[in-house]
Amino acid sequence: MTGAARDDFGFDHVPETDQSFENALAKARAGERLTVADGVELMTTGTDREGIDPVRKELVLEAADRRRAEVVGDDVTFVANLNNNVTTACTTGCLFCNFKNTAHLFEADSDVDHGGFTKTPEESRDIVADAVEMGIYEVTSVSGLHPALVLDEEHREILESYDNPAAEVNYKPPEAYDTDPSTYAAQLDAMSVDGVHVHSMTPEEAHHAKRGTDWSYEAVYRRLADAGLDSAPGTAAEILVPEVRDVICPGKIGTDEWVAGMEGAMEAGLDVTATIMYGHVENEMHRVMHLDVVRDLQDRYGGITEFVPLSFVYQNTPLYDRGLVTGGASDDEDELMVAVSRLYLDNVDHIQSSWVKFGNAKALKLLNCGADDLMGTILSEEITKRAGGEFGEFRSFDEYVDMITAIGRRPVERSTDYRTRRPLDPDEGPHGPRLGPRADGTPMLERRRDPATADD
Ligand SMILES: C[S@@+](CC[C@H](N)C(=O)[O-])C[C@H]1O[C@@H](n2cnc3c(N)ncnc32)[C@H](O)[C@@H]1O
Ligand SMILES: Nc1c(NC[C@H](O)[C@H](O)[C@H](O)CO)[nH]c(=O)[nH]c1=O
Ligand SMILES: N[C@@H](Cc1ccc(O)cc1)C(=O)O
Ligand code: SF4
Repeated sequence: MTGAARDDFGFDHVPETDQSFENALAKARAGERLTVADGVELMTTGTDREGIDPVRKELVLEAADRRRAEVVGDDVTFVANLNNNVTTACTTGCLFCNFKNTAHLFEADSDVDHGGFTKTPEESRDIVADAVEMGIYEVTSVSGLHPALVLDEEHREILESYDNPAAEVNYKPPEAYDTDPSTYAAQLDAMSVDGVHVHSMTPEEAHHAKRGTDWSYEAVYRRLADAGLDSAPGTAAEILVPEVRDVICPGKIGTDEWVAGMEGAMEAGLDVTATIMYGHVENEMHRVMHLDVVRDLQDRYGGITEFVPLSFVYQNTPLYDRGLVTGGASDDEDELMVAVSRLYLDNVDHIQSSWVKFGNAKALKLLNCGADDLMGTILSEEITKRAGGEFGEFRSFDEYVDMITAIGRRPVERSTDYRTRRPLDPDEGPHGPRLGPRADGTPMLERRRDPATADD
């Protein structure tokens, strides 16, 4: 069970079905497409029993592990990447999030120490350039919805033409703030150092980048791609069921808008990822309804490269402070979430196990429950850390090779889109990235940029 007193929320959707666990398991084993009822039976290990049945759970995990082996084999992939988030200033106020700081604290006339940050494009460029020198080839960038952040100067002009931009379109000019984040286009351009793959602009951020205009998501993502964007993270998904969003993120875009944003990104030719953030107030029916939205989207567009189950980190969040939850997902729930994702999403090849969210031991265990990807080196982490997560901000290639070989699988360095893959030989260390523009196999931390030769 999660820490939430779930029935306190009076949800319309509850984990009840007219399917049996045995039938659902038989369908999963046979590779048949699952219904929502099947998924709920597997996720709950049977709605006919209270709690998780340990024997049934093992049967679900085994079916998912077998499916993983059939679909992608025994390789475990990971990427050499950097997280560079531009700003923590946000006006949305999601109750599960402690990444953001209230945007008005960043105003030039505020003297409250908010503990957050806003980077200029020049600062972003320097941070990415240092990491490229260390061998990375992907930068992941997700940010708060800063009122001065706009798509580009044309977007700024439109927002400034409103009578009361702050109230009507959540816009305030950069002069109002202590640091000017400039535009999304300028940030993406700055982060595109040496052709590094820029993974950024969630549907929530794309919505912010089109506020006050009648531009389509496709048009916005095309402009972002022209500025340097290569693929988009499908975070902001949380739980794609309105009654759950009403509780945990009433200020956020709705389910339909998230889907429209993802469609726009794929129409613009970009790959996307999809996520679920679970283990808070939602129940197993909501989780499977979410999987159904993702599977349907993938049937229609086919551009989702991976699905990422993000286990809710509860410690420092408003949901926990206010007593709406008393904890996060249990180990059983994490395992079943990954396994049912693998079995339900028969059209998504890769399921990611996040060491940031789970720590090493559980992240490895989840590679035997249906997951096949172990995320990236990231070098810096703000979202989970600020929420109270304690699993660090970096994994080296040597740690990756040791961990993956320890569970009898083959470590493979991959590109963001999984199209380029390089297996690593455990006997030939030390290990470092080779796919990056400046990568030559040297371990990442040994290659910090020497400022004296930075412009070579
Ligand atoms: C922090 S937001 C940044 C990007 C943008 N503001 C947005 O909402 O899409 C990115 C994602 O981090 C995840 N996240 C935030 N707080 C979390 C928490 N406490 N535990 C787990 N995931 C969290 C959510 O899935 C959220 O959509
Ligand atoms: N799962 C988490 C990720 N995943 C993203 C990957 O690291 C990477 O960007 C990938 O190549 C996309 O395909 N990133 C985080 O910062 N935190 C996570 O929990
Ligand atoms: N950075 C997000 C997670 C994330 C980013 C990009 C992805 O493609 C997937 C997940 C977090 O830590 O929660
Ligand atoms: S999840 Fe994103 S939109 Fe919501 S408060 Fe956090 S940073 Fe802002």
